[in-house]
Amino acid sequence: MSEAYVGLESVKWNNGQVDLLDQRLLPEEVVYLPLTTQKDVWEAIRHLKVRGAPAIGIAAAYGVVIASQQAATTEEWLDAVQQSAQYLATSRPTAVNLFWALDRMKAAADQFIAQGFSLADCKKALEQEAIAIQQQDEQTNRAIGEYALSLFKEDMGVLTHCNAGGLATAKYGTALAPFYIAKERGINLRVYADETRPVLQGARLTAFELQQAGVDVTLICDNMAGMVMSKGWVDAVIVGTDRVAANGDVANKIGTYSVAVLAKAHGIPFYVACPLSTIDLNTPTGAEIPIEERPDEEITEGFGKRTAPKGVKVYNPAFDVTPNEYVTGIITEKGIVTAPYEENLRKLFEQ
Ligand SMILES: CSC[C@H]1O[C@H](OP(=O)(O)O)[C@H](O)[C@@H]1O
Repeated sequence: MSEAYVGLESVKWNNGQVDLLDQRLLPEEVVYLPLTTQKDVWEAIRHLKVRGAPAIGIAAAYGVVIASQQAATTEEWLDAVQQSAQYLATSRPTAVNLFWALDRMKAAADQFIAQGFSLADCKKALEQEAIAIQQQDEQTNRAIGEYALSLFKEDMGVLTHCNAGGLATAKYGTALAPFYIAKERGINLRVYADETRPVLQGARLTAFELQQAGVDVTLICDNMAGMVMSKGWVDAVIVGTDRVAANGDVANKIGTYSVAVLAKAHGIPFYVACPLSTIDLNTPTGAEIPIEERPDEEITEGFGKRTAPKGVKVYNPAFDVTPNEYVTGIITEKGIVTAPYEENLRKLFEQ
């Protein structure tokens, strides 16, 4: 069967600029915005025009290319790379792929200079580095999908939270990748997608992606996950993540922790799907993961109208941390990691 993934490309490199799918407008409108400055990229990440850990890293990598392509000397070029990486790193704090991609771009630039590249060759090579980050993410996600699919069987019900699909990555996604591969192989899975308040990535993006691919998807409100599990409709949970700490604690979209606790209460396996670029061995535990807090209006005016009294106090953390004891396995492009996570995650990087 042909590829099941028919989704839209979230980040397109177009001859020195990024054509970016504005995910705030989905599923009603498909609009690509031209990003021609590092500021355009910063704002696109900050305001969730592009979102999802790998997609954020890819966009930021191209932002460094854009910011440095006008340099007149190699010294100016290297300075522009370093300055833009520092600037773009301030766009959002939680997804480690942002920092992973920026660090990779800076290291590549240092290497090109050390190898004596001409200015033109430096610029070309850095562009190729950003393109490689995007292309490698696509291959990585396919591998994650294969490992994840090995955990699922015909007619299983699988619940997911937020959007860890093609729109959050270069293609296929992480948590959603197995659903596309299952579809290609004629394996029927029933997906339950949490709408994922307040920004509704599940309703607007996951349901949209999976429906487009002909995957059996049922949209539920976040507060319905427990009931759906109690009915025996869910055989497994799979989610993406923005940062896995060295001990296996998982930062992901707000509401993930609640889903993990419910899954444990119902004896349902809880899987986290991510590339190695989302595993941060430099962050010891989930307690050290910075949790982004976002504007009140995402909650009080998220549906285009005021849904709360003016001036009411609001708390709007965009992520929560699921302690490793709730995580059945972490599915990566190198295989499925289980506890003890501290030891087994480190081994992953030694392979
Ligand atoms: C494959 S990473 C997807 C990850 O990113 C989402 O957060 P946001 O939409 O705020 O960027 C969410 O945590 C997803 O699990």
